[in-house]
Amino acid sequence: MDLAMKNICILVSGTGTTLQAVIDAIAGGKLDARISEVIADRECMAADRARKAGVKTVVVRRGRNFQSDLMKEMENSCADFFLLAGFLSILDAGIIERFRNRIINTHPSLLPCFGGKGFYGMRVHEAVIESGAKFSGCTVHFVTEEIDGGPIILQRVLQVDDVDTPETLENKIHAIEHSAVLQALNIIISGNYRIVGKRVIVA
Ligand SMILES: Nc1nc2c(c(=O)[nH]1)N[C@@H](CN(C=O)c1ccc(C(=O)N[C@@H](CCC(=O)O)C(=O)O)cc1)CN2
Ligand SMILES: NCC(=O)N[C@@H]1O[C@H](COP(=O)([O-])[O-])[C@@H](O)[C@H]1O
Repeated sequence: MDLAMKNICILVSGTGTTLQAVIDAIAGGKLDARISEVIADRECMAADRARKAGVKTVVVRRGRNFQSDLMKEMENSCADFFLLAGFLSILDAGIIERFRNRIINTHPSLLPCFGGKGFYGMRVHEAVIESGAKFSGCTVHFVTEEIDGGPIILQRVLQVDDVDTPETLENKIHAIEHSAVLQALNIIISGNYRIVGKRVIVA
């Protein structure tokens, strides 16, 4: 049994509230891990939050060599696991294969609904409201070549009220998503799970 503290590398693109929740959980003794590095695909508030917290922060800009540059930086992070926290770049098959079953993502809907290319951030909540769906939520899943199609670790569900707007729905989902991410991180850090096809069986 590996008792060494796990290193997590967090990949970001946006405001960084999920990253902040992980930083705060570690500081509060609620997550037995360390953030070895934050990698951003652009300058963003999340990168600023990481720097403020004293976490090594690297911006890997999108361009001709983005995927190879990102692969090298992920290797350099010496991370056991990777969390995509509002990360908006699609990872290519080379990265997925190199870090198979070590990358997780949080998505702000009940996958497989309202996921895939083009479904990110407020676009997800706009689609949910437009659809008339009565429930939404968040999903934490392993990352595979299929965008938002990887094995689901856990989901949280909430009711979509008639008065909800995409903005109010985003706020409601953010409120439950951060604890969902922390629960999922605790599961993968513990190692007490197995992946069977597209199912994650938690011991
Ligand atoms: N190989 C994978 N890469 C990524 C996955 C995945 O499951 N497999 N998850 C996404 C995260 N994500 C939803 O959870 C997601 C992020 C971004 C997009 C998207 O359409 N992006 C736009 C660009 C947006 C921008 O840069 O402003 C695009 O690629 O055209 C869809 C889903 C992370 N990577
Ligand atoms: N498809 C990817 C996607 O939409 N991810 C979503 O971006 C937000 C990031 O917020 P944050 O930057 O404040 O953590 C989160 O709600 C996350 O589910």
